[in-house]
Amino acid sequence: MKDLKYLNRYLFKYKYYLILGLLFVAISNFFVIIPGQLVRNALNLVMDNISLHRMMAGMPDQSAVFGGVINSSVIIYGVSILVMAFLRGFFLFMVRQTIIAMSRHIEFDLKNEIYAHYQSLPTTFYRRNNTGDLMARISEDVSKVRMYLGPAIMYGLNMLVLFIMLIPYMFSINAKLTLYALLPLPVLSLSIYFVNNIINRRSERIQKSLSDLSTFVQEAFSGIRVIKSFAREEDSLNNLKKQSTIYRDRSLKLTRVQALFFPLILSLIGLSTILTIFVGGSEVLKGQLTFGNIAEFVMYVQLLTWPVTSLGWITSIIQRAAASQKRINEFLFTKNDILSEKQLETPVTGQLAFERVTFKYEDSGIVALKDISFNIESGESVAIIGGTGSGKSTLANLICRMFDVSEGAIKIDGQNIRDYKIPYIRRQIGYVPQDVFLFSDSIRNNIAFGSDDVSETAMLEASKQADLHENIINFEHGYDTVLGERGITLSGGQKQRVSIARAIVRNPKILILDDSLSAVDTKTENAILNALKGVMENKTSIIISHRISSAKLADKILVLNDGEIAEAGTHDQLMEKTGAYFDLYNKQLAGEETS
Ligand SMILES: Nc1ncnc2c1ncn2[C@@H]1O[C@H](COP(=O)(O)OP(=O)(O)OP(=O)(O)O)[C@@H](O)[C@H]1O
Repeated sequence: MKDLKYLNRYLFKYKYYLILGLLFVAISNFFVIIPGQLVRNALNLVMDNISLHRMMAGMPDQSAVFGGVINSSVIIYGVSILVMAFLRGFFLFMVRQTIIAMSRHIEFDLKNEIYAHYQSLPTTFYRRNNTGDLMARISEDVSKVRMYLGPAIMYGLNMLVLFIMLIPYMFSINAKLTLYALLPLPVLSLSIYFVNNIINRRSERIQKSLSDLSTFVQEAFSGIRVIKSFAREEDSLNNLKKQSTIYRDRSLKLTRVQALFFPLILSLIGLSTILTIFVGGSEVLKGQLTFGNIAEFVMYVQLLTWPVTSLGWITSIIQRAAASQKRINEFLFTKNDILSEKQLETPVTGQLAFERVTFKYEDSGIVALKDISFNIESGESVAIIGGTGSGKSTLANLICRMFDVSEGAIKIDGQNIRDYKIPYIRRQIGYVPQDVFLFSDSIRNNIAFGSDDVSETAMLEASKQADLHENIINFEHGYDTVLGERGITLSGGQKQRVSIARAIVRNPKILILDDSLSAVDTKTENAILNALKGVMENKTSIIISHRISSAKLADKILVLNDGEIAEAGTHDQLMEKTGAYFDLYNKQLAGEETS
């Protein structure tokens, strides 16, 4: 339960909604208690008049006198009850407008808070937790918490206020009758709690099989071409039947418990009513109560039934909300360990230095970079060549501060990158990652993504520099072409070039191309690199690649091998050395000639 304390700050923020809600709850309950008294009075009046009427039997004015009195009084009582019902309805509306509205505001704030926190967390967090889990906490868990903030608080307050207003009053009329009338209610509450817990458990299992079922169907449709080409339709149908059978059986089990729900409530309410009439009747005979009191009590028992029923329901909502908030808190309390103490925002030229940098992935224990040192002057271009797993992408990620070095330091313009404000330093870098990610949006917006204000000219210029423009103007909708699920799919090479254009449009001081031309042939690669030459002129550029062809144009080449710098120098120097670079060059050249 202590996990829910986290939400108190929000309850405090929206305290006026809560206070007003409480006031409306009290007023609405007032209008529901008073009609009970009106019914008692009306009934007592009628009963008294009937007795008098009988006593006056045989007198001439008997009917005229009593008929008129009873009619007009009953009409007044009837109209008053109707007006109160209307007022109660209005205040119930106001209760929802305050408390349920408050829960929606908090839900909105909480979702934003979680999303903002997610975004602040380092990439290691995303590796440790799967996307489904992240999504579940921001959607399902927040919804369960909202059930506590809205309906549970609303019904809880209602129950509390009604109890405070009604039960002492009932006792003041007749303690014995009150005790008997209330006797079955705790049983009702407990039974609802248990039945509700069973319902929740079963509903969750149904949810799980429903999500299995939809994942299965979704996958089958995505892989429909494979299913058809392997003629596995029947097998796929059988699998669906298996999943559907589980879903059906679970649903039937739930229906069985749900069917128990209302008979249980109705029989316990019935029991309360019978007890009230029975005990109330004997009290009337003793002269302790009037008939009106019995009617009044029957009404009060009915009034108390729903709040008492809701007690069991509220308890299980609160338990589920606490479990959800615990899961949310786990993520909210996850600290970001990539921070900047000095928060520097001093202008940089892009001069970059690695000083004895070692990096170990804590999860796997793999030491991806070992004691690496090199220096890149601003405006210089450096190619980093190396086989798979040699640590190239790790190096790029360290420059972007996706991780922090384990030992040594990375400096930009002589200042440790840890000292710069993180968003500031990332804005100085144009990073083209190895796995291109494009959003389901227009090509224009995908290119302009990394920058706040991108003019059309700048966007077009970047697209031309990435050798993309010619491709795009041939599309029917040009730069407005939408990509992604409901849009078109670009080829691997086109995607990489959109990603390059996105990085250069922000005119960064440091440009990092992480194997960004692997999906284009060597000819296109050369064309793009030549086009990029102008862009790279006044920028520090790092071109990471498997291919020598990408490296030739660079001012300097670093050959990485198993996390260490095996060789460093210009193309000519490295060729003269006849070492690893020379071997790689000859191997790739031979490969190109044979292909
Ligand atoms: N997030 C990670 N967690 C643990 N180990 C990792 C992680 N990312 C990379 N590694 C390991 O670090 C080493 C260097 O990986 P890196 O991705 O930097 O190589 P690379 O040179 O870019 O390879 P490639 O050219 O195939 O992309 C590899 O052994 C890899 O398995």
